[in-house]
Amino acid sequence: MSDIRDTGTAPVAEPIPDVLADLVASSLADMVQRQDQIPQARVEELAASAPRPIDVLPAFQSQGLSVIAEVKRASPSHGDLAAIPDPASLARTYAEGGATAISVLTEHSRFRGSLNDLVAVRAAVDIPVLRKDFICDPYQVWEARAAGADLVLLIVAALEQQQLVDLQTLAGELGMRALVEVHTEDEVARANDAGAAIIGVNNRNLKTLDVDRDTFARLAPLVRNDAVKVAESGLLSAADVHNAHHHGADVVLVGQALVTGDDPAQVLRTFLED
Ligand SMILES: O=P(O)(O)OC[C@@H](O)[C@@H](O)c1c[nH]c2ccccc12
Repeated sequence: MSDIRDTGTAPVAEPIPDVLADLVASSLADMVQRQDQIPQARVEELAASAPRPIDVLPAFQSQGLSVIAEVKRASPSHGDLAAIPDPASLARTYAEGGATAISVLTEHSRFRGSLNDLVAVRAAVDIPVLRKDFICDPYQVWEARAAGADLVLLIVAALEQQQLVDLQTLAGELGMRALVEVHTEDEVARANDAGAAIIGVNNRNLKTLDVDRDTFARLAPLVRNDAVKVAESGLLSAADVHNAHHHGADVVLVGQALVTGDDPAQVLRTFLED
């Protein structure tokens, strides 16, 4: 008996799937559809009449840990997390539990969010609201402001350096702040160079979706001194949150642990206890 297998054809290398690239593409495709309905001039009018932006920076810079609590129905890594039929009511619960700001995922294809969720949350609470999406076009920054956002997420891995700088400048011109997200040393350097005031270290690699909870502790010392440091993703317990704080996080961004818990306000309180 021979155990020689058929090696007649060399294995074809599978392209490494890049989830981030897919998410950016689908976010942009959705944007183009909305742009058809609401042209640039109209979104600018809507932005001008939106609720005035709230500056999140003073609260993030104050003593102690701040939490950004996320409205998240689903994710590419975990599928469905929670139905969240009433994002406004969840946002009120977060605010009562002591959240400093609320993140609303507005991406539809994998996160099941929408700009309507953001509008509803903005109307329900008086704390800052973050538009969490795959933003790479100025139009998305305008629509964030038109929907009432105070902050936008800018993911360094999804942007050229000039785009990052330009989108951050536009957010500032519209009275918003940018949460500039990084996952590698090079990306920290780019966020620092862009002069980002709020830098989030994502423990999750958005290209592969792998989580490494040590990423924040490893990269935090490289973040410019005057920036607010945000630890993002994979923080499931109070111990995880306290550990991030111990390693220098001024802010933690938490989704899954809150939306899947029975009592999000209570979970938040345990995160905020010393
Ligand atoms: O649900 P978690 O593991 O607590 O993670 C929240 C948040 O960090 C995560 O949703 C996130 C961080 N950066 C992103 C960029 C895009 C989409 C989602 C994210």
